[in-house]
Amino acid sequence: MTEHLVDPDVPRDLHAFIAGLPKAELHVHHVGSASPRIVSELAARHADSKVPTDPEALVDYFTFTDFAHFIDVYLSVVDLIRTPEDVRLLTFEVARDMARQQVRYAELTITPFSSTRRGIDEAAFMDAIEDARKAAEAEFGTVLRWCFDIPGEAGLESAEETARLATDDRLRPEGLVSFGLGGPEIGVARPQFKPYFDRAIAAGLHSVPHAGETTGPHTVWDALTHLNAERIGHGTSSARDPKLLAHLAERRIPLEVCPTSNIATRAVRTLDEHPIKEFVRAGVLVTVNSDDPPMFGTDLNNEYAVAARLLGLDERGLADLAKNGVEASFLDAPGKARIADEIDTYTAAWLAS
Ligand SMILES: O=C(O)c1cccc(C(=O)CC[C@H]2O[C@@H](n3cnc4c(=O)[nH]cnc43)[C@H](O)[C@@H]2O)c1
Ligand SMILES: [Zn+2]
Repeated sequence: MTEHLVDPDVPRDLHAFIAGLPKAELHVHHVGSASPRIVSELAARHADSKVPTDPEALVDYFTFTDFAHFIDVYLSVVDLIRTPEDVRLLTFEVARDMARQQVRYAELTITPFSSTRRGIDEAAFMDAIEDARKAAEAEFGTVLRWCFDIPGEAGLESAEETARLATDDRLRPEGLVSFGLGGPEIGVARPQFKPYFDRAIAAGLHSVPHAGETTGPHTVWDALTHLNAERIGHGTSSARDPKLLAHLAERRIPLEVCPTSNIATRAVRTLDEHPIKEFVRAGVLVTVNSDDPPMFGTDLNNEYAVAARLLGLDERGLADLAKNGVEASFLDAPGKARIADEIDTYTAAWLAS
């Protein structure tokens, strides 16, 4: 973790413990994971872009007034990804940044529609992400899997295209495990996407829509009822509905909580007002994730430190949180057991030292 991300309210040795803790990341966007180093390299390749090439200037560029502003900036970075080689570079370098944080497994949300509509050949796109996935696993040991998401605001044309890319046997990449829905929620009702989720689920994919990030608990209910959500992206507003919390807890439907993201997009006013504590108190399976880490000035280790402070966790509590991420993942049982064992071994050695 870089020095500027050290939370002064979390003891130094807990930061060190988090830095070495094996982790799974379940809610993190492909383009949103591009570090200033990667963005400046892509911006330099495509000089007509308005995105700054200077990593220092990117800090200001990545300061958002609200969710709509965030999406505008996000799409300007999407515009930098124009060739299969850009896709491969981004994917491989994102895996490198994950490996540095001891991320053993990540489900990376990719929006293939944004690339294919910008003219990248669909087969070349799939080859680029798969090539990067295999190279990253061989070089860093980090296992990547994909979630293809519909960019909600781009409408049903994007839903159709995403469902096609996710279910066509000639295109569908080996690493694809789930199907999502992202972008703004206001004015983008979840039920209209039911036919596309039905197709993805019939093709064996898991359902993981964003819901309750920028709208109320009814959106989470819609995601459960109409999209058969198995996990909820954010689900922040669930805290306002005790029946919903009880339902999530009883059905073991995990929330992919991304605390710093919720502050950066102004979905929640301050970290101290974040409802993560209410989720835990209600017995919901909480996972902690980074969403769009460099854009929100964070990384997964920092999100664990934030969670430690908000939930009052010690090393054992953090290890349990990391195991929640493994349990809620779409890894197979031996894969889950391997990372969970690694977490236990690491924690026992740390506590014995
Ligand atoms: O690519 C396009 O041309 C396009 C046109 C119209 C709308 C869109 C989008 O809505 C893209 C949104 C895109 O944003 C991603 N994302 C990243 N972080 C978050 C988040 O915290 N909450 C929701 N969405 C997020 C997501 O992957 C969407 O696909 C694109
Ligand atoms: Zn997200």
